[in-house]
Amino acid sequence: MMEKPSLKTRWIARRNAVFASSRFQYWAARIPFISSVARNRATQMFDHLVGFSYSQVLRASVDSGLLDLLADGPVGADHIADRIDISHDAAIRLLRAARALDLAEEAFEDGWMLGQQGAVLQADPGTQAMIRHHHLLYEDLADPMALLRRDRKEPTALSRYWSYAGALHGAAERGEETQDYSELMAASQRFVADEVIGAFSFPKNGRLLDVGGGHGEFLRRVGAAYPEIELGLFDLPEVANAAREPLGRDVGQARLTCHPGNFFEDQVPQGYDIVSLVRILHDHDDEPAMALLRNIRASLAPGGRLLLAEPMAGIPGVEPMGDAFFGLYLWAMGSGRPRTPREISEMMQAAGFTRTRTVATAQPVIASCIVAFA
Ligand SMILES: C[S@@+](CC[C@H](N)C(=O)[O-])C[C@H]1O[C@@H](n2cnc3c(N)ncnc32)[C@H](O)[C@@H]1O
Repeated sequence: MMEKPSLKTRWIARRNAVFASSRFQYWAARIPFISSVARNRATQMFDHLVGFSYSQVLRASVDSGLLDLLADGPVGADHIADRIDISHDAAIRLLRAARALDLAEEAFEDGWMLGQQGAVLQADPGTQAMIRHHHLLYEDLADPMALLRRDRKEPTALSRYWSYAGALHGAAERGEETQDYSELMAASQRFVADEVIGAFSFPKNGRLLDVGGGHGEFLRRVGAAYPEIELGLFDLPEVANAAREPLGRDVGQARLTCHPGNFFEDQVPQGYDIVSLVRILHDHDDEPAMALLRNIRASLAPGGRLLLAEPMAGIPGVEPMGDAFFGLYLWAMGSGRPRTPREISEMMQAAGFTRTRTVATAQPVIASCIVAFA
């Protein structure tokens, strides 16, 4: 055992011994005030314990079209059973499970409608796309220790998906999943863009280059919020070329430049005031991530800025999203890791940026932001 005793380690060991005692648990559940803390902790542990089952209720609700049926509600269980092709009893079981997660609500006896969470999810194709996509991670996590022991040396369901999508390194074996994957990213981009636009003021007449910008959903939204800003999109040739026409139609061809290229091989285009990097850095291990940051730094003149937005690790209140979700997701994907704002800032400074600033977002579970100054 590692020997570094301190007041803190002694306190943690003592606390853990108390928490593990069944006598303590018995009394904690019965003493006023402490009992509510104990109940919350027990519920939290239970949610961790069975979270995989909750996820599958979400998946069944999305896959079956249940949410769309409830949106037209109130509807009866027989109607639902008929439409989603399961028995009456199975429909009741699913509806009650969905009700427990606030996806469904029984407004009157056998009159089913969307619950509050259900209304949000039904209106959100991005989260629905993520729910469908997660069957790959679910497959990879069936034996988590086997996944960890393989040490990213063998393909996984997620790594195959991402390399066929060509989304990580511009893999040659790009397949038809590229389109599927681009739609997945675009569908979830709306929320990320809203977070960034709500938190950061772009220069009204500036020039913005989105590196790894996919089909341009982020630029579409920034372009709508800032009608004067000039827009550049840098992505792999298949992606940037496919984006040119539809994106130009939406934002105006005259203010758009598409730059096809590979950010590990080609120079990031110069002449922009701001470069954005949205949901890119966490996909890459430290060495390529540093190479990308250096490439961006080299493209910026003094006064230029890099705006980085992605879900990060160690954000107070949403720690599980960073390390328990993205940590395992990116492990299974075979590339990248979630980083804390401090780690990202240190990498930015090592890449030659003079200083960095974190920008608070309203929903860090969706994205956090850091600005680096050239
Ligand atoms: C995770 S997606 C993020 C897309 C977009 N920024 C978003 O948040 O929706 C990664 C993007 O980086 C692009 N990309 C991956 N490797 C690249 C490379 N080597 N050079 C240029 N673009 C690359 C992919 O084509 C894809 O559009």
